[in-house]
Amino acid sequence: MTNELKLAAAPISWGVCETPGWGKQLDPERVLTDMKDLGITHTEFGPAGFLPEDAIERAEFLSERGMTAIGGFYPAVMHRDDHDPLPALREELEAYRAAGAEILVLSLDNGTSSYDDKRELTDEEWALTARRLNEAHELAASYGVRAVVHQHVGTLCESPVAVERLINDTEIELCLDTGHMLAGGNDPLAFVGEHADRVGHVHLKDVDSAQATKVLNGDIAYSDAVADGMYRPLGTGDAQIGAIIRTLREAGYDGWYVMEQDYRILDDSQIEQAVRDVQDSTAFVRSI
Ligand SMILES: O=C1C[C@@H](O)[C@H](O)[C@@H](O)C1=O
Repeated sequence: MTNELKLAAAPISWGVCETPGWGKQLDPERVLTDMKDLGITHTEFGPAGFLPEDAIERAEFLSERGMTAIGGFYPAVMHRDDHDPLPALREELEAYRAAGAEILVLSLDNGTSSYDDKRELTDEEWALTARRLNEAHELAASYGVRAVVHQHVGTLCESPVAVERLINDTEIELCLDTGHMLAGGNDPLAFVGEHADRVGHVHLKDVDSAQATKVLNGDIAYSDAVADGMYRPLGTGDAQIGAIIRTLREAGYDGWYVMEQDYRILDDSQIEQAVRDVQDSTAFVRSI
């Protein structure tokens, strides 16, 4: 196991999030420069509006700054029979093709633009979602893109029940987000021990499990817990990042590891701390 780990970054560590009203959104110039300063040359796109919308312009914007896109996070409403997510997905995949991006990270959007609500899909909604996920998987493959599902707090794939259904009833791989797995009540290390073959992409995120338990129990809203620092620099929380990386590598996973410490920057004084945290996380991963 001497091959180098493929390390990338994502704008969420700089507070750039798809949720309206999340907090201060640092501009792409700052975010991409910081990534480059950390020796990172690959990034996820970040939410709509962060980079130029036009696919060609977006790809040029990145390459002029010495960066390459590996793909991005794409929330999609898949469970409603009055809404077909596939036409918009097709457009997104065209942009991926133009940018040479290889990974489409789907999340199961609940339609509320917030991660503070929790619910399971009904059996009927799940049957429709599972069918559409398999279609999305095939559609993406026809563009040369690997579609993966991101289990995520406050989406319709959060809990152990939802993750199990995804594994059993679909063909699609997962974006294993170590922090969201733990925060959603799953055991990320046990998961990779059992299902490393279903991991198609990895988001490395560490989490304070005491804070995460409060979110799970409904004692604090997810967005408030993130603002309170529920996500920690890699290696300083409870997600067992080192053991997870080692297990994945032993199982032959050779895809991307994207560093993500979800940040809500509510005050300018927090910006430099966010940047220091990414520096610490990068150093931690490189030490493994
Ligand atoms: O992969 C991700 C993308 C983010 O924008 C999202 O909010 C975050 O939680 C995440 O894990």
